[in-house]
Amino acid sequence: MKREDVLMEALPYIQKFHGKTIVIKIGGHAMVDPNILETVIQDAVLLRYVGMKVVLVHGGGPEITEKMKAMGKEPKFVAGLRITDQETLEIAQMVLVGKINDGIVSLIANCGARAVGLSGNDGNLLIARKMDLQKIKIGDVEHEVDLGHVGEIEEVDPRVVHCLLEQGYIPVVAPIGIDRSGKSLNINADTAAAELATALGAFKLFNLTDVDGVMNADRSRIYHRLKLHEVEAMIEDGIIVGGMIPKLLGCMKAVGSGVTSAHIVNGNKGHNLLLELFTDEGVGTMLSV
Ligand SMILES: Nc1ncnc2c1ncn2[C@@H]1O[C@H](COP(=O)(O)OP(=O)(O)O)[C@@H](O)[C@H]1O
Ligand SMILES: CC(=O)N[C@@H](CCC(=O)OP(=O)(O)O)C(=O)O
Repeated sequence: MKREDVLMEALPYIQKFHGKTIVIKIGGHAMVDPNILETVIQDAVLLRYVGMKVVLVHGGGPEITEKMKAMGKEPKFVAGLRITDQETLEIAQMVLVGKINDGIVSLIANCGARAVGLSGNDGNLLIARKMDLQKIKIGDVEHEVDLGHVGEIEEVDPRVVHCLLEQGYIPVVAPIGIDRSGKSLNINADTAAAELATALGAFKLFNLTDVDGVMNADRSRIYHRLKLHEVEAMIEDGIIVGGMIPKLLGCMKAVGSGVTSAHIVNGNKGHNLLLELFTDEGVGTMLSV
C-alpha cells in the first residue's frame, strides 16, 4: 500500500471520530517498557489533536505486585482482583497515584499536550463501596473471601472530566475510589475505565494490554469481533480467565450501556491504538452489542 493510501484509509475515520469521547485504559502490562509507553502516549496526543476527547485510565498491577514482594508481602488475587489489606492499599496508592499517574502526565506534556492527573476522590469522580465477600471454590468446597479494601463503583460523577475536556486537557485517571465516608478503596483499573466510559457517554472504550486480543482456549488465534453473548459463554466455559475477566466484564457493561464498541488491543506493539481506530481491518478484538 502506498503511503498516501494509508492516510486516505484513515480520513473517513478521522472525520467520523471528530469531537467524540474515547476512554483509553493502559494496563500495567502495557507499561513495562518506557519506550512503548511513550508511543502509546504519542498516539493519545495525536488523537487529541485530530479532535477527539481523550481520557486515559491507567493500571499498574505488575508494579504494585513488585513493590509488595520487595516488602515481603505475597500478592493474592481472586477473579483478577487483588486482596488488599491496609498496607497493600498504601502501596497501591503510592504506585498508582504517586508514581504512574504523575509519570503519564509528564509524558503527555513532553509530547506537546496538557494533562491533569486525577484519582477517584477528585470531584467525587469514583464513589465506591467495599466489595462484598467473594465466593471461590477450592475442590468441591465453596469459601467466602474478604478482599479487604477493594471497591465496587457505586456512582461516577464525570463533571470534573467534562470540565477538563472542554478546556482541552487530557484527564489521566488513577483507579483509586473513595467511599461515602472518605476512605480510599483499590479499584480494578478495567472496571474504573468501563464505568467512566459509560458515565461519560463515550463513543469507544479501549483496553491496552499485553496480548493481541481475546483468544481461544489454546491461545492459538484471536477473535477480531465478538458479541456480548459470545463473551458471556467464553467466561462461563473458562476460556476467559484471570485479568481478562474484569476487562471483559467492564467492556460488556460499557457496550450494554451505550458505548458503541469496546476494543482489546496489544499495547506493547507500536501504534496499535491508531491501527485499530483508523484502519478497516483493525488489529485487536472489537466487542459490540
Ligand atoms: N481468552 C483470553 N484471551 C487472551 N488473554 C487472556 C484470556 N484469558 C485470560 N487472559 C490473560 O489476561 C491477561 C491480560 O490481563 P492482565 O494481566 O490483567 O493485563 P493488564 O495489566 O493489561 O490489565 C493476558 O496476559 C492473558 O494471560
Ligand atoms: C482491586 C484491584 O485488583 N486493583 C488493581 C488496580 C491496578 C490495576 O487494575 O492494574 P492493571 O490494569 O495493570 O491490572 C490492583 O491492585 O492491581
